[in-house]
Amino acid sequence: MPEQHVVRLGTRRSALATTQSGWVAERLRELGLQVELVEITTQGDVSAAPLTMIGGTGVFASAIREALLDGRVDCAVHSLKDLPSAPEPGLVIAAVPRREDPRDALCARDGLTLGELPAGAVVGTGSPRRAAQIAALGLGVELVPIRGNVDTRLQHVRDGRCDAVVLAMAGLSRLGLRDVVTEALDPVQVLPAAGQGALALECREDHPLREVFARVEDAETRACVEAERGLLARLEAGCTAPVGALAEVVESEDGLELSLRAFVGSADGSDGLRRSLTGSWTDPRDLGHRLADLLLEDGAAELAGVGSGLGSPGGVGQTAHQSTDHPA
Ligand SMILES: NCc1[nH]cc(CCC(=O)O)c1CC(=O)O
Repeated sequence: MPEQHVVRLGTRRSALATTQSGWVAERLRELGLQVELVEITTQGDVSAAPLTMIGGTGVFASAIREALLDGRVDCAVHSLKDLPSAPEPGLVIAAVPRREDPRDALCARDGLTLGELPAGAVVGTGSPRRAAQIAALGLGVELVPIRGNVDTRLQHVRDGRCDAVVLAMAGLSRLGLRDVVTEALDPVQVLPAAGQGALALECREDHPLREVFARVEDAETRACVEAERGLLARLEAGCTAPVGALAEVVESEDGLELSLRAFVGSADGSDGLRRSLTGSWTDPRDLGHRLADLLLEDGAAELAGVGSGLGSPGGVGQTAHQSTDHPA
């Protein structure tokens, strides 16, 4: 192993970020490294302005990437779904650890499930992807935009402003909050964001410990998120285009294969398109590209509307692709 110093692992300050980073730090300690967490404040953490005003969800990743590039930290943990899918020059995702539950979770008052919510019930979510898919179920619930970290969003249910909120199962699990979940949403109804539930361990490409970091890799998770992010990149999804994607390893006659499902919604949630495809898991990005092409052939770009960046080569003023969920 290269020279031993204390590995500085950069993390955002939120409860979710420090929990996720702490979990990866433990995995690295199991490999014999000494690890300390270094907190990094990002613009997204200090500003209450809508994310679209301060540069989109990428603002959370960019402060951390700066710290990696200028050597303040050795590695950093991101929620994969908040990480732009365009690679950052000089940096690599050294490892994608084993994924948590990728599904979305309904957290409703009185233990209610989605189907049990009365017509007119208020469901809070800041994610156009979640809103579009729930609207498509035709339940007659009212979707309202909310923002903030996990606890702030759960507070909306506790104080009665919302009958329910939708959050990622993975975040709640990691924070030990699984008991607030009243229903794990079936991906048949609500597909999660690309990369949801998975983490990325990023470092400089020339970091001497890169190969050690790589040992927390889970090959199956990497293949799945590559397919999901390949789809996102090909769709040229802009900040507001609702896209859901989930890849899973499935058994077939020819051995293990990847199954990829995707959803693209119109910006106003009035319409949506769902397709799926199965392919070899040796080329997951290609599977993502092929499913994106299928969606585009069937009108995904028209659905999302002009100006979303969908379908136009290079997108519209959008070079990096990221989930339409708001980082917590
Ligand atoms: N949107 C922000 C965000 N980024 C990652 C997670 C949860 C953990 C994960 O999906 O990996 C969350 C919270 C949420 O969507 O409820």
